[in-house]
Amino acid sequence: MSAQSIPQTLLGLSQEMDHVGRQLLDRWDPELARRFTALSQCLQGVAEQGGADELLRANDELAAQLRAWLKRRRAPDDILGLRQQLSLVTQLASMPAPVKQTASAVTLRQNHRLFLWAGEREVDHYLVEQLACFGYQMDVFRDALLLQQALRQHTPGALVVYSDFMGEASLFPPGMPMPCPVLYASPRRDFEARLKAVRSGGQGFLAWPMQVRELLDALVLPQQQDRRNPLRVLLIEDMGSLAGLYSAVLNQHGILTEEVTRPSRALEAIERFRPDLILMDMYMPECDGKELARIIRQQGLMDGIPIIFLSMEKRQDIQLDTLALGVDGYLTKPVSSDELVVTVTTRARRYRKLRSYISTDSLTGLLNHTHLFARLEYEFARAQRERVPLVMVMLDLDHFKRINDNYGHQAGDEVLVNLARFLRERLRRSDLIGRYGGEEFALVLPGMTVDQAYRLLEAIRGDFELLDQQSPRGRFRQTFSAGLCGAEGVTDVVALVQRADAMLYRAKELGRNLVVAWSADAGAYLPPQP
Ligand SMILES: Nc1nc2c(ncn2[C@@H]2O[C@H](COP(=O)(O)OP(=O)(O)OP(=O)(O)O)[C@@H](O)[C@H]2O)c(=O)[nH]1
Repeated sequence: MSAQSIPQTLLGLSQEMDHVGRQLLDRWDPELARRFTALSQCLQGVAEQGGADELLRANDELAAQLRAWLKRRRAPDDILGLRQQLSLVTQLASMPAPVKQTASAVTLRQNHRLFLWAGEREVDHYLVEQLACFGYQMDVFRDALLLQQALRQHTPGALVVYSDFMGEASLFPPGMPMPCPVLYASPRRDFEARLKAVRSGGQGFLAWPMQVRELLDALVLPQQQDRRNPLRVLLIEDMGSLAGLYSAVLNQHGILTEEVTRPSRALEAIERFRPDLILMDMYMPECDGKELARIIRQQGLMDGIPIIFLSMEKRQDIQLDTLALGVDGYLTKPVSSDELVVTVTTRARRYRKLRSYISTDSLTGLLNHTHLFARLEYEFARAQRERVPLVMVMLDLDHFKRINDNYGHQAGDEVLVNLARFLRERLRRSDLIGRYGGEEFALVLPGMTVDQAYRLLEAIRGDFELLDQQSPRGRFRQTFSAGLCGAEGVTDVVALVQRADAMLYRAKELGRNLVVAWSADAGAYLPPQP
């Protein structure tokens, strides 16, 4: 048997076992049990060739249970146990062992290099410069062979392809794998051009000439958002090995998981882990999935969080009954890796998006005042408990009123969006960034000392100052001032915010475009020396 056909054979055998096994669970019949045992022995042989150790162990256990029941010549008393073991075996046989995360996938996460196919078109230097301010390097290509070669040697964060969709020759030889997302940029905006872009595998469509803001927005594809802030899935499955298998598959696709094997632990895990989706076994010994789903919905825990059931149950009436409980979907075991990942990712992303409308500011996409404060309380308490540093920053645009007056309110809005994006690019995932109100922003930097935060804010301030802001009435530059305060020795968040705010006020008094830090030693503001 060729190495490639082993997974297919395992899959075929497991489907047959699943079919016979279900009949056995409905009606105990020694003849069927013998057929089932023969299939299981066959599976054992194939799994040995394929080196599928976990499957071998699970199948061995299943075969032992069956032999014992066949000896006793009566139906097994532990139907749930048999169901679970069968479910584990068929699941293991239909999911290839997950591959470890490769180094190249990790590199892609921080990838700020972009390739642009511009053909004969002029590319505005200004675009390249402004992208550099946001930390992106753009390589422009005009020769198709050079582009193909570069794509074989490097993995950019994205490839932007200029096209007018007028039947130009394909840039790439047929079948050439594309290592990164492709975005199209075109002077056309019509339906036909958009359709051609979609059919060519484009993940985004931009106007040509490109605007910095539009391009930056398009670069944050759902996959990239997931990499910045991975989706979180809570697995409630009483069979630890099965939960481990689903976890490994999801982790391989960059999804964070937490496993709970006892339903009674589920509520605490939801509160703590804040998942974007719950994947739950239908049959569990303590309480079944339907009961647990009811408890979660009744408690209003994370309202509307998607719950997906995993079960061997194929009967449509039972599935419909379950969906009527407000459960969002049903995956029938054994589930393939692709089905699991696609189902989980699409639903979790949609839930996250809806939730973000509630917790974020609509203009900048940053945390709104209420949610920033709630998260600050949590981070402050954690920092005190674990005795780790934390810094609070208040940040305000300088003379912003003049921008509105001179360039218009819309240009002012653009500045707010640019600053939000700038902060997001430069801060860590664990930092909180919020719009405190109007032109004032607040940052919470857990684990950072005042000195570190000061140096970081100084660097951001210096770079933001150099960024050209665009408006129909011309280009201009904008600065900000910031005040910061460390949590050490501070009793509560109100005092922390007040001190950071007082430092911001000092920065304004001292002439603006400045960062001023609270120093506990001096009992007053004192910017640490870089
Ligand atoms: N475009 C725009 N402007 C806003 C928004 N929220 C607040 N502002 C404006 O921000 C300006 C804040 O003005 P001031 O509080 O006088 O402060 P400033 O002009 O920034 O001066 P300093 O803070 O003292 O440097 C006001 O003109 C507000 O209208 C917004 O969402 N969009």
